[in-house]
Amino acid sequence: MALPGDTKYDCIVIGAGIQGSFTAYHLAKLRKKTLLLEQFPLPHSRGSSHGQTRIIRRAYEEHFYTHMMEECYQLWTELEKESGAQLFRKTGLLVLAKAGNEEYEKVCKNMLENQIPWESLSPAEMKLRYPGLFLSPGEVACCDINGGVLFAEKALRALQMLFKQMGGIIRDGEKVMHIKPGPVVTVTTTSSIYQADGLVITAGPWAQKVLRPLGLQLPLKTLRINVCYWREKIPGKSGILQSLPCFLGFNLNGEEHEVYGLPSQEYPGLIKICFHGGNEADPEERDLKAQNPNIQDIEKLSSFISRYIPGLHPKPAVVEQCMYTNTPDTNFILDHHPLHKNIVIGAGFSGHGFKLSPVVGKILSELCIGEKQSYDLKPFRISRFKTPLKAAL
Ligand SMILES: Cc1cc2nc3c(=O)[nH]c(=O)nc-3n(C[C@H](O)[C@H](O)[C@H](O)COP(=O)(O)OP(=O)(O)OC[C@H]3O[C@@H](n4cnc5c(N)ncnc54)[C@H](O)[C@@H]3O)c2cc1C
Ligand SMILES: O=C(O)[C@@H]1CCCCN1
Repeated sequence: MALPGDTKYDCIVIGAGIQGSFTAYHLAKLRKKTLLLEQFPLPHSRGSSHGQTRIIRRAYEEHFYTHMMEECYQLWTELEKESGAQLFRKTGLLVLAKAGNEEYEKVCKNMLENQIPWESLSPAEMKLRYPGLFLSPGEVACCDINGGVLFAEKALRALQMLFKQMGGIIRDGEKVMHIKPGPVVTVTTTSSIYQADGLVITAGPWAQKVLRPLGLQLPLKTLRINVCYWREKIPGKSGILQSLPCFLGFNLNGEEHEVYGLPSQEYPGLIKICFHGGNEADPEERDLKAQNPNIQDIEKLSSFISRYIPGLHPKPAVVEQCMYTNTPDTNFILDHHPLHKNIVIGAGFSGHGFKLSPVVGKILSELCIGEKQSYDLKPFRISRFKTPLKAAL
């Protein structure tokens, strides 16, 4: 095992998911000598950033996310140019809801106030554009015109490639076992010891496990998400495969949780439609059957599909898994460790962090090197929770 002092970095980033990879990329751009550590050999599918697709949208209830998305779109385009890879496909993002739904109203108001290109769609327009999708009377739809799909796996690969080209070092298959805080932080992995002036922890669903020994108990819940893909009953019959864009449904079919979908991409002929929620699970044990599942997500999806998209077979053809790490208010955590200012935390991305990762990475890199913040971080501070520090401290 290498001894401390052998390798000293400006910054170390723990976790090569999308948030850690974007942070490392920004740090390398700022000419910081940066090490990105990942416990699994890359690429892997055990965290939250794997799979081919994610939704990108400005349609948010909160102004601050819509505002952050302006720069995110620019940075995604920049990444496409630098890597030469197509990472975005514009499809529009349909928002569907029961009329009068509070979230829906807020999303529309936000798009209107921020002059985001969007349109409200009448039942007749919906029928014409999206045959195969059946809304009931009293249900409404609007479209965030520039919403669409991000090619997730390709984005991760592009970032890690560019990071290495800029001189960044990635050590995968190395799990961080111990962190010793101090003016210079010492990080011990399963095979080496490293030191740095600053540390960024972006450990996804493992955040609690990494932060607990540092005396920090954040109110995070890790959920196992079933990622479901659905087949048409009669191939080509419903028209849904050709026409369905990304969509987000609030409060449809009596559901308080959202249902969302993306056009066919990963598997020819299959459409991804999922439930924005799941049962609590430890990331190490996510493949074990949930003991007492309190959300019957797949049953709820089957019922949604039978009612709204009856051209699809109501049993999923493929089911995969992914993890959410939720905060109580579903806003991210982007902050310094309360006691160790050179340790920075990015966590709790609550199932909506991918599209925002270009700006999340920028914010975390600024926090790490003590640069002036580009964004107001009030919604993301640890101090919004009551008892983040363990009594032992
Ligand atoms: C099913 C699903 C659908 C989603 N849909 C969308 C969407 O449409 N749009 C959107 O914007 N977002 C979406 N999200 C959310 C988005 O994908 C996540 O917010 C984002 O991927 C979180 O990235 P991360 O880097 O924080 O976590 P991860 O990708 O989990 O990365 C954390 C990394 O840290 C590593 N690590 C942990 N502990 C250690 C250790 N001790 N040593 C070394 N390495 C360690 C892990 O192995 C992992 O690779 C979705 C998420 C899921 C699961
Ligand atoms: O971040 C998003 O846009 C989606 C919304 C639906 C649930 C999964 N994440």
